[in-house]
Amino acid sequence: EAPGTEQELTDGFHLVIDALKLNGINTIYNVPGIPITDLGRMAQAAGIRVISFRHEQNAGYAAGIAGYLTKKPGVCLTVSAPGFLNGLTALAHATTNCYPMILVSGSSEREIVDLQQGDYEEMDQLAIAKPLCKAAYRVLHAQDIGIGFARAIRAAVSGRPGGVYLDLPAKLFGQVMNAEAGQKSLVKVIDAAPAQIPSPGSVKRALDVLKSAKRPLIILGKGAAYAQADEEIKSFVEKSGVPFLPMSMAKGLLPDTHPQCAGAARSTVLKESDVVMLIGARLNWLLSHGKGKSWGEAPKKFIQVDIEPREMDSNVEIVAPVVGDIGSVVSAFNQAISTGWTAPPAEWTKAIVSKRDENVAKMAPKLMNNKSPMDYHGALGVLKNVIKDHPEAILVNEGANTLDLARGVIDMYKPRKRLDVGTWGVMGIGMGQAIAAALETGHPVLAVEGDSAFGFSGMEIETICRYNLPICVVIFNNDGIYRGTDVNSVNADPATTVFVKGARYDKMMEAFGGVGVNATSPDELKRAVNEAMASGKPTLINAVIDPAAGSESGRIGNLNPQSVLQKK
Ligand SMILES: Cc1ncc(Cn2c(C)c(CCOP(=O)(O)OP(=O)(O)O)sc2=O)c(N)n1
Ligand SMILES: Nc1ncnc2c1ncn2[C@@H]1O[C@H](COP(=O)(O)OP(=O)(O)O)[C@@H](O)[C@H]1O
Ligand SMILES: [Mg+2]
Repeated sequence: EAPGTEQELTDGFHLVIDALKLNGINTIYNVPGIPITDLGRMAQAAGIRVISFRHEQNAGYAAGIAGYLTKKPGVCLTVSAPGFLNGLTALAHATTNCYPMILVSGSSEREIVDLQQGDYEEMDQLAIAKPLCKAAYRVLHAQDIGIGFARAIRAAVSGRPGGVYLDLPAKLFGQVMNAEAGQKSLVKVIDAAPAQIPSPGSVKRALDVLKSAKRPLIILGKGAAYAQADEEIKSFVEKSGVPFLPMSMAKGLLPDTHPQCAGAARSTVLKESDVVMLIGARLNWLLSHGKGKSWGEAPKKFIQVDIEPREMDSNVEIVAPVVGDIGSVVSAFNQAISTGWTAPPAEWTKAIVSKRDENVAKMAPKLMNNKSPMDYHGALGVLKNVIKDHPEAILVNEGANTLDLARGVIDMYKPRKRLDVGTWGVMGIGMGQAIAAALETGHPVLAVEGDSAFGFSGMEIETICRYNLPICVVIFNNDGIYRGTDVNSVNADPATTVFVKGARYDKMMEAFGGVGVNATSPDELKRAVNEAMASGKPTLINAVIDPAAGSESGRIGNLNPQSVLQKK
């Protein structure tokens, strides 16, 4: 430097903010605290939206679903140790569900952690995070912040998306360096999620197997929804003429009312199909691992389209693996079937349509019953129409009966509009996902929550009111987990699965300035939800459901362990 001229400096705080902005990341989901409170303030001052939650798990679920909706990594920022651990559940969940997310946590200095000298909130966070996420990095020097964020971004969105942990020891933020050198150290990631083109041979092999089928089925998974190749997927399904079954978060890629949709004939098509093409769906527990009674006795051939080669043969033999990104694969499929394709036999497609219509007709009267207190179907009949009238609205859904019954009753019409518990079946995603969905899309959100499920993230209704988000929470209040009728005959304690009888969750919302409504009939529910959709005001509707209406564990009661010994 020429003598007397002050060199311009930058520091870790500013380099982190510059790295995020350089890579188009404009929202941070966080809970403030040492050592990242000032980072949040400075990021907000630099034009990044910094959303502060009441618990890091909800900030993490928000970041994960933000990644799923935008294909850019959602960023969750937490304090050390306990804050990091609270965010870790969401990071593991994002990794399991293939959502691109980065958990950025402050941490203690290496020299103290490695000697276990008992620092404030001391924990070896990097070591703990590694087994639970797709990749994990630590940055010790300010000049490495650019590379650190570039690696985290690329790891989160390339290949099979997932969760990445980025560990920032407190002293990093205060490190200063020459400003020009600092800017040069930043990296704008080029082509973070490169197209993965399938081999022409794998495309041909897959279509030959599909063409040979007498009773073909396409199963669309949330990987297909994530790919944002909506037009390509719709034209492939329609040109092929093959019936399709959407997994819960793939609903709406084609409307559930589409003539080829086999959703309402799920058990028939799983049993009777002879060739199954999986597109961005795993043959895991949600599809009974591709074997057993739900798949029938007849031999089946599986085709699988997935960006992750190791997913093939995970549960059953895949006779036609197609490794690639769904956008590239499906456009290759579309080119190949543009000539010389024969639609599947009419007897198969007709059989599905009649089975579907039969099941829809059976369900219809249940959705009309106006009894009070409501049962699940009476309440869901109202919400089915709300989504039909507001196809832009995003539906968040969790619970047991509240989840399982809503999945089958509420039709979706557009892609990425149903955000639920995902692969694990985790409770607690509700408010975090609702907040991110509202912020990232600007669309209204309808969160349909079991009363137990709501309890995991319920404190965030204050966050919803604070940011004045267009979120309408409908709590299916049946006084408990699965039901509200269990009795403890041994002592004065309530049964383990019941809650306060007649709780009024709507009063909680009023405490924060939101709109609270107690709905005891479908008509009252309909009026309240439509008002919320029209007003866009934060609203919580306590929908009173008959405590006897539910069944244990909803649709997955069979997963409960049994013993030959009688329950004492
Ligand atoms: C984190 C976590 N804890 C506990 C569970 C177990 N669980 C729990 C506690 C559920 C709540 C069901 O009660 P609900 O009130 O949300 O819904 P319904 O009463 O309508 O069935 S569903 C379910 O699988 C879980 N899946 N995830
Ligand atoms: N862009 C993409 N292209 C191809 N496969 C993808 C893409 N994104 C995610 N995937 C894959 O999609 C699959 C999603 O499966 P899963 O989460 O089981 O869906 P669902 O629960 O809806 O059946 C994962 O195996 C993942 O590797
Ligand atoms: Mg309940």
